[in-house]
Amino acid sequence: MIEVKGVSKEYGETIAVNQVSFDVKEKENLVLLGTSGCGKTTTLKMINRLINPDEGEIIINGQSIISQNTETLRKGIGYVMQNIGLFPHYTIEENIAVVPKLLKWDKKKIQDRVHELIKKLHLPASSLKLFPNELSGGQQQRVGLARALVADPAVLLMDEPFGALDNVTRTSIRKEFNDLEELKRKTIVMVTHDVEEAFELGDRICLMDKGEIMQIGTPKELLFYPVNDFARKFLDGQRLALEFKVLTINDIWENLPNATNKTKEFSADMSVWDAMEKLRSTHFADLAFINNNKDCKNVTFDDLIKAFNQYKNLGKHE
Ligand SMILES: Nc1ncnc2c1ncn2[C@@H]1O[C@H](COP(=O)(O)OP(=O)(O)OP(=O)(O)O)[C@@H](O)[C@H]1O
Repeated sequence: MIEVKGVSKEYGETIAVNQVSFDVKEKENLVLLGTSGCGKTTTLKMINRLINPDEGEIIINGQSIISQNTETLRKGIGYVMQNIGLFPHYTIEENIAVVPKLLKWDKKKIQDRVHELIKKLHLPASSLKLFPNELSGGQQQRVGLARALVADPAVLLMDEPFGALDNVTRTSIRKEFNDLEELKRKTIVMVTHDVEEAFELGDRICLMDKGEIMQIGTPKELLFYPVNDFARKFLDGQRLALEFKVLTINDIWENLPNATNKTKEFSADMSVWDAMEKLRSTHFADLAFINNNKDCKNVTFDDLIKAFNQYKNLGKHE
């Protein structure tokens, strides 16, 4: 779907992006992760030609982006800006309707789509006539997302989409984001410096440092198969929590006791972390899990920890 091939960008002495190459598959969410100044935003902005590379090529759906008219290209790519970037003198409705107006949709179609989106994004209808500064940060963030989604583009670029929010709001919006059907149909490239966010939302993560890619892989690959010291150290502070979140009951299946009762069955796709959360919040002594072969396991909190440690000690990931 998106192919980035040997792309570089320099600003005077600064090499912002150096020979970066990656592919994004259709309907995949690729997260660009790295510390401040490592070239994430520059890379993202080259995909919709807000920045032109000095070298290299970017291809979307088999067509080089420089062979396309910039306006046509951008109409097919939703863009969620860093720091939200709503127009302060436009109402919320006007902010969301910017692209449909450019596309010359009729009034009724715009109105229907705007209403559909604010419902999906849990914004009150009364907010439509308000201005951005009359909304909370979380609500503004949702408007930014609605604006990017309104014309149903196949590609979505998101630059720190939750960056302006406090931690609590950030976590809850992220959960909603993960559940939003409309986003599941999109090919997404997202920038963040937040490791937890990258692991929660990314199908694959592209870890960058000083304008270069250090590693691209699934969250599991980055955690268990770091390719260099940088990749290893980058995750060290959060490694244990990430491991609990990335491993599923399926991964540790053979280390868990067999079922004695089959009530309260959950899917074995659940992460070990979520299973621990469920046990804690429901106060059930155990949970029953079922896998694709319809085998069943009964699992207590202690079983989870034991099976998780066994998985790691046995080097099951190697
Ligand atoms: N317009 C510009 N002029 C000069 N230098 C720039 C410009 N844009 C970016 N840079 C430099 O290029 C490098 C990469 O910047 P970029 O914004 O891509 O990083 P980033 O990883 O997105 O950082 P952040 O997370 O802080 O936004 C930085 O050293 C930055 O200072």
